[in-house]
Amino acid sequence: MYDFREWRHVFKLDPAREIADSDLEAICESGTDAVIVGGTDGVTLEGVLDLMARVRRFTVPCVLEVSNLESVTPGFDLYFVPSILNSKDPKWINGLHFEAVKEYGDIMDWDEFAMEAYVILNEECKAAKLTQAETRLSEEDIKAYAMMAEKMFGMPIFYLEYSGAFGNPEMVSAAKKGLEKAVLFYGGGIKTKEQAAEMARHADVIVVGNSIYEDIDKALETVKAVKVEK
Ligand SMILES: CC(C)=CCC/C(C)=C/CC/C(C)=C/CC/C(C)=C/CC/C(C)=C/CC/C(C)=C/CC/C(C)=C/COP(=O)(O)OP(=O)(O)O
Ligand SMILES: O=P(O)(O)OC[C@@H](O)CO
Ligand SMILES: [Mg+2]
Repeated sequence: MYDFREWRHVFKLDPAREIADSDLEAICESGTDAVIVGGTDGVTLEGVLDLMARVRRFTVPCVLEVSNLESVTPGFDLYFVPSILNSKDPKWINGLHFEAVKEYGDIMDWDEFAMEAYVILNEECKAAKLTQAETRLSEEDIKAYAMMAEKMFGMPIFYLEYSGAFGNPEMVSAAKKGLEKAVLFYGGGIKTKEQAAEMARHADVIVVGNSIYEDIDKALETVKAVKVEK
């Protein structure tokens, strides 16, 4: 099985957005540790299957970050499932998950499955609005969420999400202070190799998404900024 504990850099492709074959090939062969397929809205089974089939032509690990039940399909190497810890609606913390396990629980390969303790901090992003996230949090709050995720809930991934905006490195550092074994993912607004290097000083794994669709050459530079040539 692929071990996300060894990862430093991942790209996130949005099933609701178009990407040319040439760009997709560059992303998959960039040296990134994995390609995550995920998004907030407009995520359909058709879109997920299209991306999965195209990414599967390359050797890079391919992960589905589940955003709705309708677009879940076999065929991915790993399945990451967000639980939005700072959501005001239990549906996004464990409600949808309960329904999903009732439907899929007996057929899931739990070895391919990892929960992501999400804390969303950009109040302007779609995911914060969709999940009614409480984004006014202190560094102490973030550290407590991280400790709770790992120590109380045993979650293997803690994901600090600024989706669409470059976040506060101090918040990333605060999350890291609350973790011992869980892997800290940071995603949000990384568009340059300098921003990638900065967040990689605090997070275990950095996630680059939107800049793929805005300036792919700069997005590709973020890989070398954190991945030491082997
Ligand atoms: C045989 C078979 C089908 C195998 C698979 C079995 C399997 C793994 C089933 C799933 C079981 C399960 C427990 C599913 C969970 C159910 C579920 C729907 C949970 C809800 C997940 C959740 C909280 C989603 C809401 C938040 C969200 C959408 C987060 C996505 C990450 C994110 C913030 C993306 C950013 O979006 P983006 O599109 O980049 O933003 P812009 O478009 O604005 O740029
Ligand atoms: O799209 P960006 O802002 O790069 O964020 C990446 C990822 O955290 C989105 O879920
Ligand atoms: Mg999207």
